[in-house]
Amino acid sequence: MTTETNVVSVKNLNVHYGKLHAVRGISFEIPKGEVFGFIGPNGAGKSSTIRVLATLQKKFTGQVCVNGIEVRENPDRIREMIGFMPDFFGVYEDLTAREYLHFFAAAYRLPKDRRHSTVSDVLELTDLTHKIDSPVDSLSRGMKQRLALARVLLHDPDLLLLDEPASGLDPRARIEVRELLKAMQEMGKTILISSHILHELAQLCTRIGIIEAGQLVAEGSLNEIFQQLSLKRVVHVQIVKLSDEALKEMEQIPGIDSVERHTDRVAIRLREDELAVEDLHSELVRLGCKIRMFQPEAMDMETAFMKLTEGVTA
Ligand SMILES: Nc1ncnc2c1ncn2[C@@H]1O[C@H](COP(=O)(O)OP(=O)(O)OP(=O)(O)O)[C@@H](O)[C@H]1O
Repeated sequence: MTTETNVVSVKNLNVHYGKLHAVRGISFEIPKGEVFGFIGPNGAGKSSTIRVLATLQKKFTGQVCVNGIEVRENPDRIREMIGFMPDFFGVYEDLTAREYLHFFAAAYRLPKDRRHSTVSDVLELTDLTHKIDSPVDSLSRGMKQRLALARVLLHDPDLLLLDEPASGLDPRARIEVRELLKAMQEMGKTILISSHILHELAQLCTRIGIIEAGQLVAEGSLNEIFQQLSLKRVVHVQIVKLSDEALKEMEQIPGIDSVERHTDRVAIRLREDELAVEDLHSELVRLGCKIRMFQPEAMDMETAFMKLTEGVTA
């Protein structure tokens, strides 16, 4: 992938807070138009990384570029290209939605004659047109979140940096935010979105990076991550009258990592890139095993995440 097609390029990023090494050599790239999900437990270093990209974290080492421009070299230019939504944000509760957006449109230096139509457009996109004259204070949490998303779209940035945009929302509001993010993706925006809840992002993201204690422990498309993780797939099998010889032969099958004998079953650990689950079944039949139960361990994304991160934080 060449640098020009990558909207985000992060190489060997390190962030220290005093003695705390919060981000430890993270590298990743986000090609144009992709939705990159940054997933990790609390304190893993997601916000710190996002704040570097948003030009707000001045102390860091490594190379961090947006559209080929180094964050450190030209933060003003970077700010024109990004829309940043922090995990905690104030919404100036005394203002109406209209006043709030006009305030930011002015801050982004949008020409006066374009502000009215731009504010109408972002309100329509976020389905808040009917709330234009409501005080921000009176909006539900989901609406406030949508208003914050409307705000980051005002200056039509290439890259959206969204830190936990769905946190604290009820399921319905989460779905609304997800739909909105899909619409933003269709508009061609490149999106970096963080969450500590994996399934929240799984349906939306084209790529995922799993961060644990300041390090990226897995990165790729959902399929790639599945493949990486399914290397550790365990299949539980009950075999009628399993002999020691059959057990030994089983251990020799290429692609089987280990076989653990339990009182009622064996747990076979597979390298799935070498031996598919269905082929394991055929191999066992070939060995003459009479199979009473054959149960591959479910590997949903949540399990995958838990296996990868094991709940470790910085
Ligand atoms: N300004 C700061 N000063 C000192 N320590 C900080 C600061 N900001 C973050 N940290 C610490 O750095 C580590 C990483 O924090 P960060 O906010 O980047 O993680 P996170 O993955 O975004 O977590 P969360 O989901 O809780 O926001 C944590 O241990 C946190 O306490």
